[in-house]
Amino acid sequence: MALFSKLKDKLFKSSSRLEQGLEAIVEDGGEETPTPDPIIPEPDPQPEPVPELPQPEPVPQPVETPEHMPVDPTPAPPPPEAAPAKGVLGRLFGRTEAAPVVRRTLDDDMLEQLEELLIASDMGVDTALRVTSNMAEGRFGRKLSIQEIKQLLAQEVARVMDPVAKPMPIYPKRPQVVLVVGVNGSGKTTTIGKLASQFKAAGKKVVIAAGDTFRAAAVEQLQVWGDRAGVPVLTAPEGSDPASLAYDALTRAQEDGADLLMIDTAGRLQNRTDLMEELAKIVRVIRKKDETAPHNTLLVLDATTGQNALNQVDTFQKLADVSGLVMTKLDGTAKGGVLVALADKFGLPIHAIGVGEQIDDLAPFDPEEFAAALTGLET
Ligand SMILES: Nc1nc2c(ncn2[C@@H]2O[C@H](COP(=O)(O)OP(=O)(O)OP(=O)(O)O)[C@@H](O)[C@H]2O)c(=O)[nH]1
Repeated sequence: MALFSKLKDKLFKSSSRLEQGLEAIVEDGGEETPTPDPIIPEPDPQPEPVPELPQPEPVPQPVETPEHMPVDPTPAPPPPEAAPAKGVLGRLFGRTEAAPVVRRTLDDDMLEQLEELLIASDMGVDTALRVTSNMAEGRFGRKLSIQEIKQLLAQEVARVMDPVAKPMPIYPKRPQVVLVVGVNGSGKTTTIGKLASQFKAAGKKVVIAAGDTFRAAAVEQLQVWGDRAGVPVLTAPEGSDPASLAYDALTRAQEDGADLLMIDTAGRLQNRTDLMEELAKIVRVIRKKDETAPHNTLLVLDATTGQNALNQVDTFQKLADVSGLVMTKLDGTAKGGVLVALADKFGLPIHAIGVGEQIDDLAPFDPEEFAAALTGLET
């Protein structure tokens, strides 16, 4: 997908920070070696597998996943490979052509610097320690180049992220009800607009409910996105009961034979008890019409909040039955590492990532692509 080839550019701040850090670490205490990059020596024995991630609440298995669902991942690119092996001749003659490569011996000092770098890129202490120890497993004392370090890091990041990269499941139930939660400003409205547009383009009939009835500006904004996506947005007067709007919207979606109903919600975390009651009431009321609803509860998180995103997952898991995540604003932040921490800590499916403000700037989450973009690895 064209969007993905741009991911590295879009993640420029995250990748440049990590990339520069990795370069500085290898150059600090490294020495020039005249040989070209060798293939990364495979560790022996294999690195410890990442411990089992806590699984999210079991959800009924989707029985149908249309081929071109907008949030389906693009075919995964081949896993980040070790430096391409040159043929025998290439290797023989390569020596004279290749520029000297700086390598540094992987020791305690270097590992500590790597840990600090990963923590600084918002990966969190636990995840940073786990990733670096897996990187070092079986490689202690070896001389590694910048390229090799990037490859190792990208492999470890992809390994943590692989189990959580899942498109939003699509169920045969119509309308499928998608509750969208998250703090104000996290990008809920924008994400609903982008998703609506993509589902519509995939031939789905979508209805949006503007459930944040407390803020007129939020409703207006959602209407703008609905217009852009060509999808009806159901609204209610300011201050009215969001649960009653959700009920009416589900009635309308059922009558219209809609495939999807997306319900926006308020994100006032300042008053947690109210918000919890409000979300619980929405769920209670829509279950009067469909006891299996909501089928998905998407938590939208803003990547620029860094480690705070972890607290938000904690909080929203208590407020609602979160079934998957969308991480917005990954463009232009140096805090992209938080996504690795989220995957490592919660194991919740990551359905999509927001990489800009335009309607097309929502991409399926691809772990290898993300890992390469984050580490600055050329693929
Ligand atoms: N750069 C960038 N900006 C984004 C992205 N997603 C959303 N935004 C911007 O973030 C701001 C907040 O987005 P909204 O969609 O209004 O957030 P919200 O959660 O609905 O916020 P409230 O309406 O206040 O509840 C807007 O200016 C969006 O344009 C993204 O992926 N990248």
